[in-house]
Amino acid sequence: MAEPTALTTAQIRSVPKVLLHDHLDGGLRPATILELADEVGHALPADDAASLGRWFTESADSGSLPRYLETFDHTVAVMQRADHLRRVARECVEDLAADGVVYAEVRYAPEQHLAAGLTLDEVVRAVQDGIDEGTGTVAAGGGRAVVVRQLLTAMRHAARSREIAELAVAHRDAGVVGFDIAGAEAGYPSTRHLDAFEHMKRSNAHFTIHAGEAFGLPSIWEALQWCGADRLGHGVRLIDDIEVLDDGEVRLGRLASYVRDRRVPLELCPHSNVQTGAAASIAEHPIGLLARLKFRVTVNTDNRLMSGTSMTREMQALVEAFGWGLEDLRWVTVNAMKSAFVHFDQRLAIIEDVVKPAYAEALRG
Ligand SMILES: O=c1[nH]cnc2c1ncn2[C@H]1C[C@H](O)[C@@H](CO)O1
Ligand SMILES: [Zn+2]
Repeated sequence: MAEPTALTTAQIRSVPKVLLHDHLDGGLRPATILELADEVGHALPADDAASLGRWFTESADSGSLPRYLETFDHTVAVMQRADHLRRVARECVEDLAADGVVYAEVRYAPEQHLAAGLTLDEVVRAVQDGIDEGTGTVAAGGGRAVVVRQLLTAMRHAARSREIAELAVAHRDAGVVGFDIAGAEAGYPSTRHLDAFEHMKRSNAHFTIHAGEAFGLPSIWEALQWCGADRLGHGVRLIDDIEVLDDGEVRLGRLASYVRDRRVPLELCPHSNVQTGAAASIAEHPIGLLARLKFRVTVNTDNRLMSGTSMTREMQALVEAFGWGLEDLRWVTVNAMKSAFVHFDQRLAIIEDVVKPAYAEALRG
């Protein structure tokens, strides 16, 4: 697809990026975790920011999704008070803007933030207050504006998905643009949550489903054909339905064909997939082939803390592994913006007024 380039980290950071799959509880600053844990009396596995950051990336590097997910105990523990949720959300917006992100959908599971007595509505409002504050700080700093929206996640193993879907719809005019399910995939099929998805559809609302990460094609098939997901969280195992023959000919199975024909957006998260064992390495990550085959590929961080990553780092890795250039980065960015859950006119405005002019300028050098 692309001729080899030598894009620098600074160049990649400076171009506009769009992020559809980023967990709020997977992106805290280690220094903030230390401060908040001290306030609430939560014991942490390390006592300085650098060691704590290392602990998260090393523990998440387990090759297993369930073990990867255990690390969230320490972030969720410090996100139980309204002021703490507000701070984490504000810092998230600031960090994304500093990474050159112009539009992001940030997700978390409200049901995991009720331990100190907040209601589900209070959780969503506290996060929104933080997003508004962060957006304001970024605007005041004079940099490029960032638009951040919430996705509300329900945990697959729990039984609150219908309630969370209703919560997402109730807050649709107050910063929430969609719904998701996450958590351990094997053993917890998406079809357990059909009533939640039906509620979203009946409300003309959008949702994505984590599928095809720790479990393969049946999970992707269910997410699309039983649940009606608008996008796939990861979807990386779609590669199991694609055959590359010795002469280079590529054959798509029926599910892979459907996904490509219908332009189903794939929220791919390269470093996270390597950590959970869904891909062996970045160089062997299916994103290279999926992009070549023109699937609706998007690039995402998943959990910036657990993967020690950023949009710039994810893109840099793809530039190095697959020789991607600015045209490829623009392509995944436009793909992501087209697949966003905000209204069409807002998507178009960001593509036309922000993404395209900045890439045109970067391409002129
Ligand atoms: O990559 C993931 N797969 C499945 N679940 C995930 C992933 N990353 C984070 N989560 C879970 C852990 C969080 O506590 C929850 C809500 O953000 O979503
Ligand atoms: Zn995720």
